[in-house]
Amino acid sequence: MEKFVIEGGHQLSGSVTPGGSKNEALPCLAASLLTDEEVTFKNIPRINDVEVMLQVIEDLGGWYEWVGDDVVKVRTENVEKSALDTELCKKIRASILFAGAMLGRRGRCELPPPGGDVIGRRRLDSHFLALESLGASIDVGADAYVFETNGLEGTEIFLDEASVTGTENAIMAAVAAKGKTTIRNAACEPHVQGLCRMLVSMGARIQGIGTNILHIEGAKSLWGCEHTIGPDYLEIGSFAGLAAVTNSVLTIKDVVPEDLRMIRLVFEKLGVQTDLKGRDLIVHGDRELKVQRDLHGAIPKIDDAPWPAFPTDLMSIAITVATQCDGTILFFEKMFEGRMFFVDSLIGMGAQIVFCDPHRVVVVGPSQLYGATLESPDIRAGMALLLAALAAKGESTIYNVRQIDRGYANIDEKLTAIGAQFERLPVE
Ligand SMILES: CC(=O)N[C@H]1[C@@H](OP(=O)(O)OP(=O)(O)OC[C@H]2O[C@@H](n3ccc(=O)[nH]c3=O)[C@H](O)[C@@H]2O)O[C@H](CO)[C@@H](O)[C@@H]1O
Ligand SMILES: C=C(OP(=O)(O)O)C(=O)O
Repeated sequence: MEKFVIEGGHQLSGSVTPGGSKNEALPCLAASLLTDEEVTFKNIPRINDVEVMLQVIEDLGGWYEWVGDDVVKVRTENVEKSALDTELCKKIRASILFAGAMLGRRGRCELPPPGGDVIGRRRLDSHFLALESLGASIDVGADAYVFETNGLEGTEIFLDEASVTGTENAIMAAVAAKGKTTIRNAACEPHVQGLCRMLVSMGARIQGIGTNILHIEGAKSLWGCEHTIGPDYLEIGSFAGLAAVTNSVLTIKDVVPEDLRMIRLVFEKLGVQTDLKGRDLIVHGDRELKVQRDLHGAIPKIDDAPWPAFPTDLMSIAITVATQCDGTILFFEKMFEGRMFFVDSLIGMGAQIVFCDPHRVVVVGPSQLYGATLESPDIRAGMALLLAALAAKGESTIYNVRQIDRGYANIDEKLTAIGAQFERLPVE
């Protein structure tokens, strides 16, 4: 167990390069089960969730080797088992991603209920709907879900919601199915696109990548590939928020500008100006941060929704930024029931926030934040509290930093390089 002890109130400067996207790496690792050949992942973040996915693959009979700081090779030709390890699966939400790939590979998967962030109910209904449509039977037991099929068949799927991992499971099963599949109301986040690009480079035929209608022609066998994981736009959004709350100018290197359209628009609403110079994003946190009112002076609103809308995983960061902006703004978290509770910690640090209900808060800024003792409830709220602590006057301690580490590789080095004052210490 570790904690961060942070001395807040310092301006930061310099540049930071985001790591590869966790949410792209996880389904891509599962997809390596769809071929007998070697798959090499580049720019893959060496975080706990990735290590756990690799351990699950190893436990199933697969092989992996880290051949660089962010390069790993995976081979799964010897996978014979179809029951996944309970303890490993409980550690991460993404273990559910093995369902589609294992059905495609082995026709069977025994999957203990997945773990993951505690940010509200995490429904799996869309996964089940999609996999059943493709010809799987699913037995919901007390200790595990058992997915089985005598052969997956292409079909028409209309997802009941644009679930990210639900879509990814459906895609992985569909590329292994016989015939054509159409997935409508598909999620199309950059990480879903990344998975599709990897599968295409393995020989899969997928059309409509980046839209909410995917046409997939099942391929008999897929070959190995080298896949580079895209930069994590959630990490980029987090660093943009960090620049804003610490009045700093930061350059975020090697971004994918098209992935940042809505994120930049939302930051603009909060008065945070950003510029693109080629593939670098410059965040002008040193300029006046003033909430931009809607037409006729109306109080603006920031809400989340599936891509290309504002990502739910950046809501906690945006709320924290708003505490440092001049004006009033409503945040409406539509996707998770538990994500907003962390604002209690911000209120304790001096923020002026009205907690309307589990989905809505009103932030009135700017407020001077003061150092406090904090606990990281989930990856994104943990990062948001780290931002608040770096903005605050005085010292803060954040416990449960394991949660922050889940989503941000090498966070200590990256923050220290731009001047953040903090230490990682063991919890006695
Ligand atoms: C490993 C991974 O990739 N995890 C991400 C993935 O989780 P995950 O795939 O588990 O999340 P889902 O997309 O299934 O759903 C997230 C939440 O949004 C709700 N929902 C979803 C779609 C929709 O059209 N309407 C709606 O209300 C769901 O009911 C659920 O409460 O996507 C989430 C939503 O971007 C992110 O927070 C997670 O970081
Ligand atoms: C909620 C998240 O992750 P997971 O779905 O893996 O719990 C996240 O990345 O913010």
